[in-house]
Amino acid sequence: MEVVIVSDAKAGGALIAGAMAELLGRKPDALLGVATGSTPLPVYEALAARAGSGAADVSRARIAQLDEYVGLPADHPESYRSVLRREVLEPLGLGMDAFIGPDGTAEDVRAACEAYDRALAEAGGVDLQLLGIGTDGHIGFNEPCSSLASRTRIKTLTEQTRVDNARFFDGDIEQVPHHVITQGIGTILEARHLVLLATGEGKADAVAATVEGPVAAVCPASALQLHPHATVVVDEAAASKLKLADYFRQTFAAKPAWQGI
Ligand SMILES: N[C@@H]1[C@@H](O)[C@H](O)[C@@H](COP(=O)(O)O)O[C@@H]1O
Repeated sequence: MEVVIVSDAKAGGALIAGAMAELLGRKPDALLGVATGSTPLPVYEALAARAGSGAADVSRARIAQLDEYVGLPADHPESYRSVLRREVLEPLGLGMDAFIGPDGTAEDVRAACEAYDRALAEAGGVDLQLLGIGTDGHIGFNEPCSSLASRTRIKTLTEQTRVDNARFFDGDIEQVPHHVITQGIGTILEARHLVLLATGEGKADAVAATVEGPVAAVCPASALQLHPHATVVVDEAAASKLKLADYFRQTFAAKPAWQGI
């Protein structure tokens, strides 16, 4: 696992957008797995800026969703499908034909989950999966004690995650669904490159457990330790509880630029 400590969220966004642009240069129709939440926004802004200036060609990029609320109408402004359309697809000039995601409105949720795992495989698999992290160490919506081998399935949110996400629902936790569909940890681990971005002091404990703790289902993000190409990008605040922070800084500073992340 590579840990890159950046000065702030904007620098993290620029670094990851650069990796996405480089990937799209090599593979124009790369499948980018994207996450919701506040943290990834600087990545999407930086990628859209690169596309706008002609520094990246995103015209054939494909976008895959990580997780979704169960039961919210697809056109609800806070369904993750709507969020991704607003924050990723439209700024990149991509239509819904470039998008795959699970159906959070399906009556048969289990079939919808299986269909999404199949769709990911049929699309050739995710080339680069961008991840955020919950304060409890969740990735996607894989809450603590999720199976590290899990596939896309329904999960129940913890109270903490519903409290954290209430800000997207007028601060009203009652409006935050209890159930979600999320790519499983086993599904996420099939992406060719995992990039986790975490910013702010509130993520420092989760980042320390992810990077320096044991691989343990109680911290789902620690599963990244099992992946051959995982990059954790953190700002100084999110890195503040890493014992090996200086080592990570020195390693990245000495890395040849051509290697990228
Ligand atoms: N399902 C999403 C996760 O994919 C995201 O990583 C997390 C953190 O969000 P934020 O980046 O806003 O802290 O929020 C939600 O739970």
